[in-house]
Amino acid sequence: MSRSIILLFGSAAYVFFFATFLYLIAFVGNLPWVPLTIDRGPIASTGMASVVDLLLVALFGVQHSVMARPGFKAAWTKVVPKALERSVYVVASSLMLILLYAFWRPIVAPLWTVTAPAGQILLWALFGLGWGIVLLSTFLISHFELFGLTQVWTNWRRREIAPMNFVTPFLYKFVRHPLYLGFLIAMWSIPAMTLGHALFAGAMTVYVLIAIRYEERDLVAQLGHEYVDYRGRVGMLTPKLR
Ligand SMILES: C[S@@+](CC[C@H](N)C(=O)[O-])C[C@H]1O[C@@H](n2cnc3c(N)ncnc32)[C@H](O)[C@@H]1O
Repeated sequence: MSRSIILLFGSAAYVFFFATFLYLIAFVGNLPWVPLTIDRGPIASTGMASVVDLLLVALFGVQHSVMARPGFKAAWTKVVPKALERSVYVVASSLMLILLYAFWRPIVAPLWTVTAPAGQILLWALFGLGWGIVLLSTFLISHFELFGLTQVWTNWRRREIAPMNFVTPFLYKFVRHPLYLGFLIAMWSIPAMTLGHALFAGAMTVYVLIAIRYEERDLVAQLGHEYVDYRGRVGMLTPKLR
């Protein structure tokens, strides 16, 4: 495949991912600017909606985790160019999210509703903070590498693609998984929590805990003592008390 086509695909994949990510914020926040959200869309019976919704989260989780494993990547890069591996992953994850947006069935029974203005402001602030932490964490690790742009650009310049560096700047000094933490904060910080939203947040929380297990297993295999020491010093999702 020509280097220019790889670069074009990688750039398009990045834009596609970013649009899907922005939609995710509106979807989870039940914001008015998009047609389908976690609490707005075709209604099914609670039983049917729960099954469909859990299946959609499971599909996303399986795709996201399986395609991130070193064994899968090794086999996959015999089929797709190595420079495109991350971009294809990003496109596949975005497609899974679009599938979730399209087929999600809201369950609008309220679980809690915060009406006090101070409470609403606090929860929306946490919602924004959560997404801010997610985005900031991607930049702390290496935003453009995480979403495949560095790889297609390096390939276009005929340079060798290096594996991602292990780094622990700023938030990574307090918790090992700030990106996932930000995601969890955003999922749960909602003034009007419905049963459907709680199902989504609960299923995603379980997924994050499973994803961390696999991610850390790979990091230990890759980095050995360096990661084991880091894990001893720094908490997973909450800072360790000294
Ligand atoms: C979606 S990111 C999530 C990173 C981290 N789990 C978090 O929540 O902030 C997943 C990728 O980041 C990599 N990663 C995790 N911790 C890292 C670190 N401290 N430095 C560089 N890469 C890291 C993993 O190997 C994986 O490829």
